[in-house]
Amino acid sequence: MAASNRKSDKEMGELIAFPNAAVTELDSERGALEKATPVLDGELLTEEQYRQAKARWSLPAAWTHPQSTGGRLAVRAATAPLHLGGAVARGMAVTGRAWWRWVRVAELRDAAREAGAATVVAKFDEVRELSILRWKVTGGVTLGGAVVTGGVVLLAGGSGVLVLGAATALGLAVLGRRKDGAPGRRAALPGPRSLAWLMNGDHLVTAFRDAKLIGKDDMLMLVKSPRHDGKGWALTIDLPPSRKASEVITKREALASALAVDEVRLIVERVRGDNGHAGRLALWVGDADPYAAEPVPSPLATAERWDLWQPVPFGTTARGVAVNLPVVWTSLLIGAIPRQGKTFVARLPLTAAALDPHVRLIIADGKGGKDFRPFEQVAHRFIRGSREADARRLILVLEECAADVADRFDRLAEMDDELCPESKVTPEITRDPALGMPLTVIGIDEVQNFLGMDVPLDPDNPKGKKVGGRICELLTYIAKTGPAAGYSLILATQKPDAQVIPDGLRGQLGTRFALKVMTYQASETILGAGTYKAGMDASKLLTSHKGVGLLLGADGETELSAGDAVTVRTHLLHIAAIRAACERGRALREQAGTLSGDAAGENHLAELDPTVAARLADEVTTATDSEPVDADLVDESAELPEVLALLADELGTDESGVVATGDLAARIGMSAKAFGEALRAAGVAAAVPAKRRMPGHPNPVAVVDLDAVRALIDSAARR
Ligand SMILES: Nc1ncnc2c1ncn2[C@@H]1O[C@H](COP(=O)(O)OP(=O)(O)OP(=O)(O)O)[C@@H](O)[C@H]1O
Repeated sequence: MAASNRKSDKEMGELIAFPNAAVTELDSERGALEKATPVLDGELLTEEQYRQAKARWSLPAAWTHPQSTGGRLAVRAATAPLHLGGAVARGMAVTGRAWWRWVRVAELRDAAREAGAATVVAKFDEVRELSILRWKVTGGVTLGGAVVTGGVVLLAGGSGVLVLGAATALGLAVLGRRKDGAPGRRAALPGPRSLAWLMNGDHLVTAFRDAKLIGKDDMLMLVKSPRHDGKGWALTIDLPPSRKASEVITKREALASALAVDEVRLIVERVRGDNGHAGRLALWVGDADPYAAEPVPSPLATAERWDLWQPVPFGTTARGVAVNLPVVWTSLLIGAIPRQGKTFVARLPLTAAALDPHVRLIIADGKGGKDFRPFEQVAHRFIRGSREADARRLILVLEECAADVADRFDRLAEMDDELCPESKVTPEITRDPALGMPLTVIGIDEVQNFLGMDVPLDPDNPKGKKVGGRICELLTYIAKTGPAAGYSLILATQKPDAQVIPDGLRGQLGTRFALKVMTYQASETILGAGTYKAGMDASKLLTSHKGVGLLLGADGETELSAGDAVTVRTHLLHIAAIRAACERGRALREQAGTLSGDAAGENHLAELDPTVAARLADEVTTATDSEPVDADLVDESAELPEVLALLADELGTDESGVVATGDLAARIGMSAKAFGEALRAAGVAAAVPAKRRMPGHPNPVAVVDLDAVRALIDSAARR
């Protein structure tokens, strides 16, 4: 590093303009960059040895080192014949595709389509005429080629044809030579792809430019030089003054593509606080998929007890940084497609709650299996299953809770300022059994089974309020008003859509955790409107990433960031460890005298006192009608569903008819099942018949009608 570039070693590090990072840099302990002296490698020779060595013929070092450009070229030249067949075949495919686009005047069609439906119609005649002309040119060239070949045969015989064939094959092989990355894609960053190499300044600038994150003449400023950090490479950069770090975060996928790494391995974060600014980014690229590693066991498995006022150990980031989940002052929504770890995740904070003897636990397991049974030993109220009787009992339990919330506020208002300075519960208040205001956690798994219950609340009034509707309004009231009174909700669902969880309820659940979902709309339904545009998309998680999800604090009540979700690999906590933790929790409650309700054998739920019921009726309705914290709705018509957007990029203009669902799914990196579901959700009409015999498949397989897909893409483009 040139000494003139050095600015200050007091701050995070010096700023170095890329590209000029040829000299070795070292991070000192304080983070400053210092010049290292060049390291020379050599051996002492006598005069005679030197003369002999010079006289000996040898290849230049650049050609003999296996990593060198020359070395690679030599190896490639030696193995070229082995690759020729494949290259010629690819060349034919590339040429054929290019010709087909040309003869169909694809460039004009595409431009017209981009300009809108009116232009497509206006340009129709022009496209048609040009296409006819190009077919004629094709015919002429084919005829000319045949005449030339005939001439060569007549004049030079078989050897002439051989030369002609070899020249053509060579031309095709050049066209079809495999580029780095996917076949046919321009290699943005030629050369070997070691991560250390990728993080080199020059290549990073190229990648940022290719991903259109900086202008073609812009440079990046290095704040912290690349270093191996945990299981990946990390560095900190400053963008040019005109660029924002948040823009790069939203386009992380484009950057991952330019760097040719899977986006799950690339972490892009803003550097905030005194050491950061709106244009400063910390990049980290994992050596391997960080979420595929063995899950970390939860520390709750061995914790003797827990204080729920402390955030609960929840998981780790890709870089191994611990992530804790706050439970007090907020409520949590967990959403995912089935079998991604929803139940496991929901049980983490509930186990912490079980380990705190001053916490009242209320559990409703809408699935009704054994997943939550360990909590029966400690839960004040425990409901297993989602039959009508279970849902009606849940209503009584929630009414009891809602009445308690209202009563707590009355009592908090009467307390002296020292005990209750802010009209909110404090740790002291919640731990005093005499006050009867323990932290209360209501955990409901498969909440959609309760919320969707379409049975009249009053059997004598079939057109009146439904059981699901009543549960929804009670939950909304508790989520909205309960946190200050010490109530938290933890709701998990595998159907996070607006019909099941209305915006009014979802908006009150300030902490959101989205495991793998199928579409970006589903991701937004959990994380909140606008999160997809801000670069948070749980549909990008892989189904193999069980227990991995995006955690967002949307209510600003906790330390979790509301601006950018953190991807968390949650801790693993098996049912046996949960059972043991609940046994410890029960013993602690018995000691503290806080075992209550169902766990203490007091199952009776009294009907609400009529005066309390009347007051609650008013308050619940007001809370349900008021604006949610996060009131934005997802405008589903605004953007092309993700699966169609992927197909729009993937499908060639010449592709039509039906293709095997599995084959098409593989091309866009989805499983056939998930792809089928996403197509249905996007409204793509099923092919008739739905299964057919297709080339390359011995038995009939599910098929997709590409024309139906294209019709939807085109109609969305016209909107
Ligand atoms: N943190 C984790 N790390 C690794 N694997 C996990 C983790 N959490 C859950 N899993 C695995 O994922 C599987 C599914 O978990 P879980 O039963 O919680 O899913 P679910 O989404 O609740 O499913 P369903 O919708 O069927 O109820 C479990 O068998 C478990 O092995």
